[in-house]
Amino acid sequence: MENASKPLLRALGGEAVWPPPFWLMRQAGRYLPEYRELRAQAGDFISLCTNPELAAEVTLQPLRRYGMDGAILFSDILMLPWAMGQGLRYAEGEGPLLDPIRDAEAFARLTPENIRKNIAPILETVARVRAGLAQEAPKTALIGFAGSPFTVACYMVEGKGGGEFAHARRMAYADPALFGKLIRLLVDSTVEYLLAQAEAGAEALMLFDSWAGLLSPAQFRRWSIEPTNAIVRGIRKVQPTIPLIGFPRLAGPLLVEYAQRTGVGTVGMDTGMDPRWAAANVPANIGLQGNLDPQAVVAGGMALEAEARSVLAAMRGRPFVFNLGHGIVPPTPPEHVAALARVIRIG
Ligand SMILES: Cc1c2[nH]c(c1CCC(=O)O)Cc1[nH]c(c(CCC(=O)O)c1C)Cc1[nH]c(c(CCC(=O)O)c1C)Cc1[nH]c(c(C)c1CCC(=O)O)C2
Repeated sequence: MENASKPLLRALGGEAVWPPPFWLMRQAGRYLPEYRELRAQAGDFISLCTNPELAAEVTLQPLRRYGMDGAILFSDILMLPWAMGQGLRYAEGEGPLLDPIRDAEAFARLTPENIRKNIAPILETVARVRAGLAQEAPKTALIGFAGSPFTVACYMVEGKGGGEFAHARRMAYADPALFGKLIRLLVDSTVEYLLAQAEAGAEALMLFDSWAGLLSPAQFRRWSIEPTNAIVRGIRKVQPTIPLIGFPRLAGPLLVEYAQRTGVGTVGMDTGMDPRWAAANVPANIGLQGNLDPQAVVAGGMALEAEARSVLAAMRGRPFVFNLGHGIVPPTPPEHVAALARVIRIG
């Protein structure tokens, strides 16, 4: 089986592969000169995400330098709201800006019936990357992804990032009926979107819940754990074995409950999570992924090496995928990523 020769799929399947497989969140992006070049060619970010030829090329760029075990589809979690008709643009230096959804009228203007048509180019990117990997990097597995409903809803309600998503979190308390409708729409459309990615060639699927840690414990159970579990059940009906990774960023000790109750096979640890604590408290049948500080990669040198080694030491003996605790940041020198790859490969 192909599985047997891809270290990332073995680790996500529960095997303590050593040295561990690795990939890095935001591994394709602005820290790479070759990305900046194609990004300029494409014009804006959405045009890049919907251009299968360029998006596939950008997905493969970091692998050529560093030989990661995972390739993550080049797209964005906000392409799903975009595909259901919400106005979206990426302003230079400001991040994403959306037409906020704060009432039933704005919610009713969404057009989920158009998702299939609008995500077609993204699915074509998946197919192209998979074919590209077979040619260039036969041991690298392709990861598809989506945002988790709560995190995507944060952007949909707020209309932008950069703050604490006060409107979204308030709506979850003040109008749980409307917020719940939005979450249910996101659960259903995310199942459809992720299954389509799997069908197009994604070999593992990841859910990014980047803002889950803003929630109170009760709200975390209701708006992060429950919707994630509903997505896992929806996917499992069609894809009973595809590896699933969940990343409830800033969840703290609730990471354990998330690991026990969502049904994902692997959980991502953010930078602040103590990997030794996670190893002791997350059930042994759940894999772990993470969690080197992205700023250590910017710094490089001995500090980078020491931090990477301490993550490795804490994870030895467990099913583990080396990654960062959050995405690579643009000021990262590309040669520091190469140095990190060498440290990981020693194990
Ligand atoms: C919250 C979130 C978003 N997008 C994503 C998340 C979850 C992970 C996280 O917490 O970082 C996920 C994401 N975004 C992107 C990917 C591609 C794959 C990869 O990891 O390499 C993935 C998996 C590309 C991107 N997404 C974005 C870029 C930069 C766009 C550019 O080239 O100008 C890239 C490469 C834009 C984006 N997209 C988003 C923001 C807040 C921003 C602006 C901040 C920034 O510019 O870094 C929303």
